[in-house]
Amino acid sequence: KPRLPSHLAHLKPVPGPKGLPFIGNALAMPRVKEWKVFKEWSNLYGNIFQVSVFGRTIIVVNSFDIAIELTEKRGAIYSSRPRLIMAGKLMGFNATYPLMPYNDGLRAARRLAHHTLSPRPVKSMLHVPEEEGGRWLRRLLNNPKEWKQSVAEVNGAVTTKIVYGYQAGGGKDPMVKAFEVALHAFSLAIAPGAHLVDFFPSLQKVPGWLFRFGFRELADHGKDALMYSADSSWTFVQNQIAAGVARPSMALDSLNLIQKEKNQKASSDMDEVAKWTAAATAGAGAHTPVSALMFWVLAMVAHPHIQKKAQEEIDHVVGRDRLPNLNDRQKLPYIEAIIKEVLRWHPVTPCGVPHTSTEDDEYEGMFIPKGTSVILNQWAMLHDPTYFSEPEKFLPERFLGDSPADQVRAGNPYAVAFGFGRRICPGLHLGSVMLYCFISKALATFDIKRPMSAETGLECDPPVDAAPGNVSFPVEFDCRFVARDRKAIDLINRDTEELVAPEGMPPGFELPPESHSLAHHW
Ligand code: HEM
Repeated sequence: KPRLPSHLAHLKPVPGPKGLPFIGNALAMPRVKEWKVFKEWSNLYGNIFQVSVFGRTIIVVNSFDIAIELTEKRGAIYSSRPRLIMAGKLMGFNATYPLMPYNDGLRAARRLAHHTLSPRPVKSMLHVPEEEGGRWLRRLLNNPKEWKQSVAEVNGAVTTKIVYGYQAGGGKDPMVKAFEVALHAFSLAIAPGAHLVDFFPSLQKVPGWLFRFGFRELADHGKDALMYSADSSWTFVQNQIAAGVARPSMALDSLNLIQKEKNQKASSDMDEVAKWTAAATAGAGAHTPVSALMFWVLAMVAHPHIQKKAQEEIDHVVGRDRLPNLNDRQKLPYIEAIIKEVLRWHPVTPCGVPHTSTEDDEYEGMFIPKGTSVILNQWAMLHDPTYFSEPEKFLPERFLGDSPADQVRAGNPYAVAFGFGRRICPGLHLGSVMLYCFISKALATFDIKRPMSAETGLECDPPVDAAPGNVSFPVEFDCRFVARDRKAIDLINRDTEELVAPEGMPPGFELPPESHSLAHHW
């Protein structure tokens, strides 16, 4: 029980489940579908409740209004991050801004990111998702069985081009792969409750041989993978600049901005900030839209009539003689409604990315101590029946008609799914454009069909469910991307960029092996 400072002594603690001495609610904490369990707990304790795990206070927020009150209106207090030992300190992800506390380092990094990714400057980069979206169609046509791999690759191709000016190729592109490996290690490191060292930092000092299934092997691997992705991509840009062939990119924008401001402010460390800002942006941007796209594919397979309606809209507005592009976006409300519904139906980060408070605070007579982690349950907010009737159903129509759900801010998935306040996703605009480009182009040219059962040889339903993970993906499912007709095939072959060989990484860097074998806990 936290000891209250005298001027806050009148406050009540935030309600929540009773815990055991020392471990608190550790045993009761859900390991799968936390978002659903937390929503159920909110029926008992309210839309803001508190749990404690090994002495650490965690607040779970299940309503949009409270999320805005804390993270936006009180943004000066609720914009930090929890300190992570395993992913942050031992693997080195503390150098990346998504994990940074609310400090000057974070502000410097976000400033560089906004310099390229804000709605206005990013406009000059939006040909990239258009072109890579076209190349993706070619990949789907040539190799439909590898549709899953190609979704990850097209996202990696867009972000590495925008961040580093790097041209990825299909197949196992080395730069795209580098970020994939680093992110995989990161996701293993942050799995809830996976590493005791996050709760007992003194375990860092225990010799490795005492822990047979120690965390050090994974930590070392994660560090190697992170350093490899950040260093090799940064060296790529440096080499391109030195050779006078660097393409426009966020890395180049950042270096130019730093150069311009060097005379005004002493900023000798700024090149290092630019390197890590680039790596964090490429990593975060390559991963999150993949989740949304996988849920979109699942929604299309599970709801063929919605898919058909979307194709009819595209055929009617764009016709069959060209691919949809960004100029058509305003005229395709059903596609837009599908994107919103994908972000709502199963948000990319159902439990958000935790914020941390940096001062003691009071909320409606309750005490929230400094250092509290705040879980923003986006899934609960986006399944709030006040704004979304039949929230479990995939219904793009809820965003159309005379009183669309998003006529109020709490009913707009864009106001929730990209996070909150001063930590809101800096890639929001680009991410939304990526989803539009890929979704509209794929629907214009492909039918996404149910998989064939190996046993019966007949079409079967995919499982509609989510796997565990902070960035959420559907459970394993399959489908078939089948070109709609000859016209679609001709259109792809005529109107999309040719596939290219990967540009390749600078010599002298060796990609660490993948980390699947290291997924043990503790
Ligand atoms: C469908 C697409 C995307 C979704 C749903 C999404 C969602 C999110 C969310 C929920 C957060 C946490 C915000 C918070 O703490 O409240 C976040 C942070 C972040 N996102 Fe995205 N994102 C997407 C695309 C992108 C893209 C394309 C990029 C980069 C090009 C990107 C880069 C980042 C970074 C760097 C952060 C950390 C910001 C910080 O901690 O200050 N994201 N995103």
